[in-house]
Formats: sequence, C-alpha cells, structure tokens
Amino acid sequence: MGNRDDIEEMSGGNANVLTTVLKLIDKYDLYGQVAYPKHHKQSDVPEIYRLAAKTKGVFINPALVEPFGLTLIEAAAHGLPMVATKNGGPVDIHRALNNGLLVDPHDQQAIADALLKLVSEKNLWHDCRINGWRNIHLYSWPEHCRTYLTRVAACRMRHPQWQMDTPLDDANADESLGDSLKDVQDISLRLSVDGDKPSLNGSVDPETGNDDLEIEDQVKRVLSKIKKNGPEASLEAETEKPNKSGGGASMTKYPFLRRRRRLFVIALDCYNENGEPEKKMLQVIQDIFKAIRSDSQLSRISGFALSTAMPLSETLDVLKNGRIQPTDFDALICSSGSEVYYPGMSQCTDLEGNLCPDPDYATHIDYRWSDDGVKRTISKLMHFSSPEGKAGEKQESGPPIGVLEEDMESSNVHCVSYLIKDSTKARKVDELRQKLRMRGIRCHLMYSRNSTRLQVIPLLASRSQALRYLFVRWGLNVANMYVILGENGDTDHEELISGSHKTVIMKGIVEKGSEALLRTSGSYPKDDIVPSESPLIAHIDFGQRSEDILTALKGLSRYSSGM
Ligand SMILES: O=c1ccn([C@@H]2O[C@H](COP(=O)(O)OP(=O)(O)O[C@H]3O[C@H](CO)[C@@H](O)[C@H](O)[C@H]3O)[C@@H](O)[C@H]2O)c(=O)[nH]1
Ligand SMILES: O=P(O)(O)OC[C@H]1O[C@](O)(CO)[C@@H](O)[C@@H]1O
Repeated sequence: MGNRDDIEEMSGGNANVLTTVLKLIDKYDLYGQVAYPKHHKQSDVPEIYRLAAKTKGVFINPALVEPFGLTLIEAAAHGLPMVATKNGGPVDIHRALNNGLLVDPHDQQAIADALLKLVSEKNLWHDCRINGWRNIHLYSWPEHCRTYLTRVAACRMRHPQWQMDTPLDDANADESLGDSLKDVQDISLRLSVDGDKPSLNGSVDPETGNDDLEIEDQVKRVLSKIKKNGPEASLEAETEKPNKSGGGASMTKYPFLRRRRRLFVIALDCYNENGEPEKKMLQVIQDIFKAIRSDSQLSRISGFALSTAMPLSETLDVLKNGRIQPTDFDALICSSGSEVYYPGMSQCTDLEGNLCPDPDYATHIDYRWSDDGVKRTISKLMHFSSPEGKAGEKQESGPPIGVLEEDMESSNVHCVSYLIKDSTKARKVDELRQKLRMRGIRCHLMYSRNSTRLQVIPLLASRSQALRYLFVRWGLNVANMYVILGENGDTDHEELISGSHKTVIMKGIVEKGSEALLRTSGSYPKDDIVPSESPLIAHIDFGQRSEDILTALKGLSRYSSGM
C-alpha cells in the first residue's frame, strides 16, 4: 500500500483499507500529523524508522494475526519500541527482545492505552529501546543459523540409538555441518547492508559484531559433544566378523547397504481378492535379480531392498516359497514402512539368528506415537455405518456394524493392522487422517493388500520415509535408489513415486490396488501429486525379458551420476 499511483487501481481489499485510513485522517483532522507517502523506495525505509525513533515514537503492528513480524525486528534494530498484536510471531519476538507491549488487536482501548503508556512513560520507552538494541542480535542470520544448527544437533543427542554411528558417518556429519557453516558465512556476507560490516550483527550491536568464528567454535563444540557421547562402536573399524548365532561369515557388522552405490527397491506387492500374496510377485523379483546380475559391473555396485505391506514373518515365508534368500536383500522394509531389517547384519540378528528390526529406526519413528490412542480412535470412527450406508457415519439407532477387526498377526509396536471386513463401508484415508488429526493423533494410514487391510503407523514412518532414513543412516543417496512399483498399489503408492529417487512402473503385475480408498470426493486430483511424465519415471511390462528391464533401468540412470 505504501506504493501506489491511484487508489482506484489497487486491489479491492487494499483500496478499502487505505480509503478507510484516509477518511479517518479527514474525520479526526489529522492533516500534518500523519504521513502516508504515495511512493517510497526500500532504501527509504530505515530513514522512516529512524525518524520515528528520533521523535520518541512507537512502531505499531495491530495485525489480527501476524505470522512472523519482520517489521518489528526492523523497528527494534532502529531503536524504536513496539506495540504489537498478541496473535502470532510477535509473542516470540517480545519474549526475545522485551522491547514493547503486546495487545489484543480487537481491543481498541488496549491499543490506545499501550501507545499512550509507551510515549508518556519516558523510562519505559527508553528501556524498550535499549532492550531492543541489546537483544536484536538474536535475530541476525548468523545467530539464527547457530540456534537452528545447535537445536538440530541437540535432537541427535536426544536419540542415543543414533549414536551407533560408523566412522564414515562421523566424517559425513563433519562435512555436512562444515557446509552449513559455510552457508552461514555466505548468508551473513550477502546480508551486509553497508558493505563495511560483515553481517547484520555488526550493523546493530558492535559488541557482537565479528562473531563468525565464534559461531563456528560453538557449533564445533556441540559436534564434539555428540562424538564424545558416542559409543565405542564409532571407534571400531568396520570389519566383517562371524556371527555368534551361526549366521556364518556372511554376517557383517554394518549392512552392505552403506557400501552400495545403487539400491533397487522392489515394492511390487501383489495380492489376490483375499489379500494373500500372489506367486507372480516371486517371479518378478527373480526377473529383476536376473536383469541386474546380468551386468557384472552394475551387479558389483548394487544392492536390493524389498518394500512391502507384509509383516516380516509373512515376508520370509513368501521368500522361502520362492527359494529366495532373505540375504539377497540388503534391507527389508516391512509392515508398510514401520520396520526396517538388514538380513546379514550381525547387530540386527538375535542369538537364535532371528532378524530384529533396526533399533535406530524404531527410536526415530516413535516420535508422538501412541498405538492405544490410534486403536481407541479408529475403532470409534470405523465401527459404525451410516443410515445411507455412507462409510463410517455413526448410526444413532440400531447396533453398530463392524467394518474392521484388529489383525494381531500383522501388527507390531509401530503398526496397528486391521482386517477390513467390508471395504465398501471403510472411510477413506483422507477423511480418517483429518479426523485423527482433529483428535490430536498424528499418524500415517494406509489401506493395503487389495483393500483387505488398514495399517496405521507413526507419522515419521512410511515406505518412502524409510528410504530417506536409509539415506541419512547409511549414506546411500536417494537419487541412486530405483523404486520398482506396479501401476496400482496400496494407498501409499503415490508417495513412492514422487521424490528424487528413480521410479520404474511395471505394468500388468498389480491388477488391483487399494487406491479407491485414498481420496474423498472433491479432494485434489492424483495429477497434482504425481507427475504423469518425468525423466525420473520409466515404464516396463510384466514378463518383459531381463535385457529389456536392464535397458529401462539404464535409461533412467542418465539422470544421475551414471549407472
Ligand atoms: O510499504 C511497505 C511495506 C513493507 N515494506 C517492507 O517489506 C518487508 C515485509 O513487510 P510485511 O508487511 O511484514 O510483509 P508481508 O509480506 O505482508 O508479511 C509476511 O512476510 C513478512 C516477512 O517475512 C513476515 O514478517 C510477516 O509475518 C508475513 O506475514 C519489510 O522489510 C518492510 O520493511 C516496505 O518496504 N514498504
Ligand atoms: O490484520 P490482518 O488482517 O491479520 O493482516 C495482517 C497481515 O498484514 C501484514 O502485517 C502486512 O501484509 C502481514 O504481515 C500480516 O499477515
């Protein structure tokens, strides 16, 4: 609004606000006391704040809701006390700077009182001005980045399991933090306003002016604290060692995954009408193995992961039926992404030789997870059908009609699994998610296995998030992962397509998925989420020769460092 040629040409809302302001100026005869310049340049803005501060004025932001409040930061940096809305960002700014008063923007009298208080109580005005100056460095870019990085580092420390780091992981952490620090310095240089100060800090508070080195020191201190707390595991060399439990020499201390340069993720679950796994799934796994292994160089640098809605026990049974060794896979992502296993890794195998889920992943996804809450709420939402037969509506009269029952065999500590007894009465994922969120329950929901199951897992877990986890934990770049999917799938199918990994869609293998239970009518269309054409997506047909599968995979690799 501060830049206009003609009020008539302004947008309706802006024109209304400005017209109201001008009328009020007229009504209360404020001519000569109010400045509303038609135009100003960015470079004029500091002068305006300075003028207000020089005349012992106050900056006021009475927004009904203020998402952040950059103007309040600017005012404080110029020694101008503030009166600001108590709704939104100004609450945090006030807590950090203590440079003024907060008001209810609906309360005209409170606004007038606060303004009058600040301009009439000289000591208060002066204290707010000094407090603003003293504390404004908290909002400089370097300080902001330091706080951010320190908090991220502290999050890592909250999760002791993350400290199973390998020596290589430590090197990566150093590197990435080093990059971040470099960014901090770059940003601070870019923000140099006068050209003679290295950062916004310098222009505001001379005492904290030259602190880039100090930032670097502080972040390094946090990092070294993390390292110091790390287990001996981080000091031990990564060596292959036989497993006590009889796993033999094929057992390794860390998953092979961390040495792979390509990961082929097979996410081709196909089920019959009853949700039982179909044999063709095994054939396609063999076809993919064959295709990759036919190229000796590719085979040497590649690993495989299986990503499935099935629990581990069932996954192992299916593999056994197809005479496929679990150790053919570097990772098994089971129960729709609620568990990750590493066949062949000694630390993820118990004394009897049974696979145990990755404890780091379990700790990571445990955030805000409450299976009790999920069970209570889902059963309330789903055990009723409406008079019109609309899914899940509560029927006021008559007995509740069950839509699902808990499937204990497919459940685990991070997955509540249900058998769907009547999929026509099941509520859509969109609707369930919204209702659960309104009740404060944060989770990921998906229908799977040909709409015969509903699986509820933690918010941080999913089949696609498990891939990001593998990247963070074991350093295998997501861009070098090739996710092989059917053209249909569970309701998490779309999540597995979008992202920076490569996707291969195999036609003719998964005849029916569960996607009909994903969206409510009127929801956003699939095209808004999944690109129909993308250089990261290739298509192949079920039953295609391994040479053709290999060609399709190699075609995709052009968009990475090369296969
Ligand atoms: O007439 C004007 C109005 C604003 N500004 C400048 O523009 C910037 C942003 O002003 P603001 O009115 O807060 O911008 P909005 O884009 O409307 O606000 C959004 O963006 C801000 C900056 O991120 C956040 O502080 C707010 O919370 C958020 O609502 C500030 O540097 C102001 O000094 C001008 O130069 N002239
Ligand atoms: O008073 P309202 O209608 O909440 O509008 C406040 C908005 O106006 C601004 O203060 C300036 O555009 C925004 O920062 C803020 O979101």
